[in-house]
Amino acid sequence: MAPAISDSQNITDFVVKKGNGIKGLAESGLQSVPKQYIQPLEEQMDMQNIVTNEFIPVIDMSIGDDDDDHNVVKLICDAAEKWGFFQVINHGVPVEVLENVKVATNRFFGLPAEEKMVYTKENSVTNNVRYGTSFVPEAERSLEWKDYLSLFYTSEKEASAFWPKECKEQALEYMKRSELLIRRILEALMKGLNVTNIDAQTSSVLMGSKRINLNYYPKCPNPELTVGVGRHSDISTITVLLQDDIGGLYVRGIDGKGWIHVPPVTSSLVINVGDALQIISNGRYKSIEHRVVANGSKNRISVPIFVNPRPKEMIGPLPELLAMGEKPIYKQVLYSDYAKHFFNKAHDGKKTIDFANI
Ligand SMILES: COc1cc(/C=C/C(=O)SCCNC(=O)CCNC(=O)[C@H](O)C(C)(C)COP(=O)(O)OP(=O)(O)OC[C@H]2O[C@@H](n3cnc4c(N)ncnc43)[C@H](O)[C@@H]2OP(=O)(O)O)ccc1O
Ligand SMILES: O=C(O)CCC(=O)C(=O)O
Ligand SMILES: [Fe+2]
Repeated sequence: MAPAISDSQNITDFVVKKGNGIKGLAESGLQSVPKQYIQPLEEQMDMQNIVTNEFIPVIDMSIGDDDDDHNVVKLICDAAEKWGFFQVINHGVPVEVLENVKVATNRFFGLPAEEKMVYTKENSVTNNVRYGTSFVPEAERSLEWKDYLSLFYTSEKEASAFWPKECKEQALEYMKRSELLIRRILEALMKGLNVTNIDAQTSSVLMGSKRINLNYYPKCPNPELTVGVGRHSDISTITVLLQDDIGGLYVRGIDGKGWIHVPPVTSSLVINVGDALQIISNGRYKSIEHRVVANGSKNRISVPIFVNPRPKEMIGPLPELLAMGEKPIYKQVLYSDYAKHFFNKAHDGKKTIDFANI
């Protein structure tokens, strides 16, 4: 049932506490964005700042590693250094796996509020499964127009027992079928740093844990006033993002000023560098600020897989880079401390990485 939307406290209760999410509010016949969703002017997307003559690279993963002109390793490393973002096609993850996880995402968010409520931070039987809205509502000046389900992978057994049945199989299959691609991209990125021996320790730092998020952005009556996701960089090593065909993801341009759209490309996956890889590579690969705008006419979904260091791992510039004479620009930090720092504040662009500054 629709809340009395003139009452600010009622809206927060309805969306955040009662588990309706922003989806529930958007579907209640709302005519305008409530004031807690109105972003300060400087955070609203200024259409003048959209860059239309620069493009995030699209890399065809089916081309070889040997040909000098079409060397996939070089294309990946160049994109990670220059843009921090690229899309991949012919990546080996079957289209039906991607389609199934999109269907499962819609199925989960289509559940009644009471059924989603059991997965909120307050109610979930495990920290590894969390349904929520916005990013950190307690810490944010303005809320984001987004609901999410966040699933931290520890084991098949744990996922089987605790992940919601509406999406568990499809999310697991998407994770499993992306493993080769993830490995290939990380190996390429290490090759670009002249690190060719990826031992158990390096592997644990590069891909020792994974989190999959299902994001739901309902259509919004005044999209220009709010945001789907505010400016942030991911804290992963790399993120593999599946987006649907709506669009709305923008990436900071290389001059640090404008915003570049990441257009939906059929059957592609978006790959971006996260803070952990920027730190590990001693600043060579860039975790780039990005944001998602709200949409006035369509609902949108996206499904990122965050590939992370194992939480108990210390992260810092790779010893191999220091042995080659590089001066470290980041200190060693415990990755779970880094993640807690990120999750305890509102999105603030690229500021999270200051936590690892020397
Ligand atoms: C949701 O909207 C988002 C998300 C993102 C995400 C971008 C990424 O790059 S996610 C990759 C994250 N990396 C990991 O998950 C690494 C491994 N995980 C860990 O080390 C731990 O899971 C932990 C994150 C440190 C949590 O540790 P734990 O000891 O279990 O402690 P908790 O009490 O559960 O959490 C601590 C603190 O963080 C908040 N939090 C935890 N998980 C989430 C989550 N999935 N979403 C939001 N917030 C989370 C939690 O509320 C706690 O805060 P307190 O206030 O209670 O202290 C990008 C953009 C988005 O919009
Ligand atoms: O929805 C998207 O396209 C991106 C979402 C995002 O940046 C995130 O979940 O970290
Ligand atoms: Fe992100």
